[in-house]
Amino acid sequence: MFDQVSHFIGGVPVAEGPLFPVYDPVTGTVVRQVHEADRAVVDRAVSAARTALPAWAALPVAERARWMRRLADAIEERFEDLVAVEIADTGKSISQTRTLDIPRGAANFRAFAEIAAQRPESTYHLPGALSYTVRKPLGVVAVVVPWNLPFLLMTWKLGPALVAGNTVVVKPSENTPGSAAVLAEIAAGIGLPPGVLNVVHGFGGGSTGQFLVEHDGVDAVTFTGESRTGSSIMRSVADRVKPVSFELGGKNAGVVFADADLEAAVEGAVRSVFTNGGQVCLCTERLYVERPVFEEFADRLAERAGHLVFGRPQDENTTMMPMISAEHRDKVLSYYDLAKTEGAKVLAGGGVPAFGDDRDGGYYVEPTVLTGLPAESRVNREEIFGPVCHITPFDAEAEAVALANDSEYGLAATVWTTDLSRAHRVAQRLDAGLVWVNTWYLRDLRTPFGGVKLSGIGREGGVHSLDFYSEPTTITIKL
Ligand SMILES: NC(=O)c1ccc[n+]([C@@H]2O[C@H](COP(=O)([O-])OP(=O)(O)OC[C@H]3O[C@@H](n4cnc5c(N)ncnc54)[C@H](O)[C@@H]3O)[C@@H](O)[C@H]2O)c1
Ligand SMILES: O=C/C=C/C=C(\O)C(=O)O
Repeated sequence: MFDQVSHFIGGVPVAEGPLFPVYDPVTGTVVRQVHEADRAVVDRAVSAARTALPAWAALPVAERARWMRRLADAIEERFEDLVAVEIADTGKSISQTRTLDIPRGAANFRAFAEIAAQRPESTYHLPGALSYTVRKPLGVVAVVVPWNLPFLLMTWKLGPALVAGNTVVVKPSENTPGSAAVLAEIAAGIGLPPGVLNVVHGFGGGSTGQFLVEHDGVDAVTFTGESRTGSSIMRSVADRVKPVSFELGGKNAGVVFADADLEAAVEGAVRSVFTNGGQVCLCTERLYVERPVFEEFADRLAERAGHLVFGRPQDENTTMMPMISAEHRDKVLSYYDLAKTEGAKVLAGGGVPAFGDDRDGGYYVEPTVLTGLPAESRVNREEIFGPVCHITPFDAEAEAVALANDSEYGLAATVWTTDLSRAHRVAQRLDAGLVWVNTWYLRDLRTPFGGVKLSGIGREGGVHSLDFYSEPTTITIKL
C-alpha cells in the first residue's frame, strides 16, 4: 500500500512535487516515497479549502456531525489498512496500534460529533434586553501534526475543526505520511464534499509546513510538535495575528510517595516512561521518589525495563519499538552519553540492542533508567522524547513539588500516593495542564487537554476544542 504517496486536494490525489523517502524504523529500509508540496501545491490546497468553506459552514451542525460519524464508521471498515500503514511508518507494536492509535481515530470523530451536536446554546437576559451568541467557524485551518501518534493526533484536531464548520489543510509529519493518505482515501470513498479535507505532504521549515502556516488564505493554525517549532510558527503567523492552538513539548514529572501502592507505581511508571518507546508528549522523563522506597522502586523499575520485549511490530508480545528516525535515535543516544559523562548511575539500558538480524539497521535504543544527576543536568531539563527516565529521591512533600515544578515545561504529571488529601493537594500544586493520580494517560475526551509554559497555548478537548475552532458573536437586542 502506497509505494508513492500523493497529496489530496479538492477530493482527488495530486501526484506533484519531488519525491522523498520514508524509512521503516525497524530495519532502516525505504518503505515508501512521498511527493513534497511546494508553494504552488500548498496554494491549490488552500484554495480548494476556501472554495469548499461556504457550503460546509452553512450545513447544520447535525449534518456535519453525521459526516463525522460516517468517517468514524469508514475508519473502522479500513481498520486493518490503517494498522498496517501506521506500523510501516512508525515501527510501533501491533498491540498498541490496534488498541490505541487507530481506535482513537474513530473515537475522536465520534466524540466531537456528539459534543458538537449536544452543545447547548446560551442566552443572557438583562432588564429590557436579550443577549445571545452565535458561533461561526474560523475558516480555513492549517493542521500540522507530528510523527509519534500520527493518526490519533491528526484526527484529534480534524474532528472538532470539521464539525465546527471549518475546512482544513493537513500537513502530516514527513516521517509518517501513510495514515493521512488512507484517511484521504476514506474521505473520498464516503463522498466527503471535495475541498473540506485536503492533505499536503512535505517537510517543515522552508518547506510545506512553513508555506502552509504562512499562507494568507489560512485563517488559523492548530499545531502539535516541538516547542521550538511552535515558536517558529508563531513568528510565521504573527503579522496576521492568526489564532493558534499549540500542543508542544514536555519534560513530565512523576512523584511517588512512600505510602503509594508500590507495585502500581512501578507498573504505572513502566507505562508512562516506555509506552510508544517513550515517544509520547505525556511520557514521564523525571521521577521523584520518597527516600524510604527509593531503592526498591528504582530496582523494580530497572528490572522491568530490562524485560521489555524487542519483538517485531507484528509480534503480539512486543513492548519496545524503535525511534522514528536515525536522527531521533542519535538525539536520544546523545543524552545517554551525556548522562554517563556527567556521572549518572545507569540502572538499566544506556545503549543500543544487538539483534543479529535486519533490525540492526533500524533505530532501536535500550530502555534506560538513570539516577545520580543533579536537577540542573540537561538530562533533567531538556525533552529527550525516548524510553528513558531519571529518578531522584526526595524527603518532603514540598521538596517534591518544587522539584517537579522546576521545569520550563508544564504538560503532564503523575502522582502516586494512597493519601487522598495529599493526592488532591499535590495535584493542585503542580504546574502542569494534566495531572494523573495513581494512573497515567486515562483520557476523557471531554476534558481540557494541553500544557502551560513551553508546553503549549490553549486547550483542546470537549467544548474547549469547539471554542478554539469557532468565533462567537454576541448579539444583544433591546426588547
Ligand atoms: N503536547 C502534545 O500533545 C504533543 C503531542 C505529540 C508530540 N508532541 C511533541 O512533538 C515533538 C515530536 O514531534 P516532531 O518531531 O514531529 O515535532 P516537530 O516540531 O519537529 O514537527 C511537527 C510537525 O511540524 C512540522 N514543522 C516543523 N517545522 C515547521 C515550521 N517551521 N513550520 C511549519 N511546520 C513545521 C513538521 O514537518 C511536522 O509535521 C515532541 O517535542 C513532542 O513533545 C507534543
Ligand atoms: O504525544 C502526545 C499525546 C497526545 C495525546 C492526545 O492528544 C490525546 O490523547 O488526545
